[in-house]
Amino acid sequence: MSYEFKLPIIDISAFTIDSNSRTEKLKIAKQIYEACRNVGFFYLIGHNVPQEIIDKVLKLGYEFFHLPEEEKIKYSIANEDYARGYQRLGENVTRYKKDWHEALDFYKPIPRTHPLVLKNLPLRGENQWPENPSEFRAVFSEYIDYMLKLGALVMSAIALGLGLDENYFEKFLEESFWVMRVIGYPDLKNIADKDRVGVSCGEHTDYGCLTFLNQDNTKEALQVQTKDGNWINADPLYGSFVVNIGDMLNIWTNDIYKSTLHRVIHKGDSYRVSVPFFYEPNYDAKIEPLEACLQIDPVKHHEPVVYGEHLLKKVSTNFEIIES
Ligand SMILES: N=C(N)NCCCC[C@H](N)C(=O)O
Ligand SMILES: O=C(O)CCC(=O)C(=O)O
Ligand SMILES: [Fe+2]
Repeated sequence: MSYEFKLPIIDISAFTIDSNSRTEKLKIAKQIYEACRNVGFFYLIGHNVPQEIIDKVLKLGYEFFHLPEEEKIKYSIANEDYARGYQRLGENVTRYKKDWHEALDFYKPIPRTHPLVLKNLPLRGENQWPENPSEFRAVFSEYIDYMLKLGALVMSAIALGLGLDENYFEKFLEESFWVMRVIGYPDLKNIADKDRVGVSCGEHTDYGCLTFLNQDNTKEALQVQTKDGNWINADPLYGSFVVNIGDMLNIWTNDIYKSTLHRVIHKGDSYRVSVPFFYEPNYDAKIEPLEACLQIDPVKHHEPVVYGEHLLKKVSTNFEIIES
């Protein structure tokens, strides 16, 4: 092939240093705007999350997945809310096909006493933290704090890029109903139950605002669909996060930004680990096309949605029973 498409690399450091000028910030915001319009995916560098902790979470994920099965299923999603916890290989489903991965999922904790609208809704609950490896909880908790700050920062750049005030999205995000998945992918060579398995993770768009993917050094696993319908690899670039936008930014921008289809097909020999962090709106945030975007195209392409309702609809199909 004569032409190889590469995802853009964006350096966000102008936003992490207070003294930086507005001109500098606007330049970065414009790059993000272009990336979100064109492909909806980019590499983020200059993000200030220490490399040591980025590496550590992947290592801890790897160690957890290599524990004996009986240790892992202690944290089964069935113990809690069918969302938080451990899912065996093939337990997660995309478009009626089993995904060939295992995972530990975490959400913003919503204790049963939380006054929020989540009353009686399925996604309330506490996270199930593994006791082994022993540092798991401490390291990941610190990681989550970093990612929440980074999410807010990138959303302020997104706001600027859309011609809005830097703080515009804050009110939708202050109680971010974040999700973090720690995912383990064996290779696809020894699949049991072949008929009902799709790929490592079937094609989908993400559900919320921004996804920050921390992936190990496995190449040719994550693939992204470009506008012309081709699939390109989003291979790891050490020191960066692969960032993509989700359905809520698609709605806010009235389709100026697309939530891009992506999938994982891991054919290599290694055991791949990735940790996507989903920076999402508040559970009860109402999302609708922005005035600023309706000035460009006055035709509304989306009805308002409550983020949590959208999420629930999606999550409930992720564990759909497959007819035998
Ligand atoms: N929170 C997010 N975006 N999770 C993405 C999971 C994608 C796979 C899932 N089985 C699906 O069907 O979407
Ligand atoms: O593992 C990956 O590279 C991506 C996973 C993903 O797309 C997701 O969990 O939403
Ligand atoms: Fe995804």
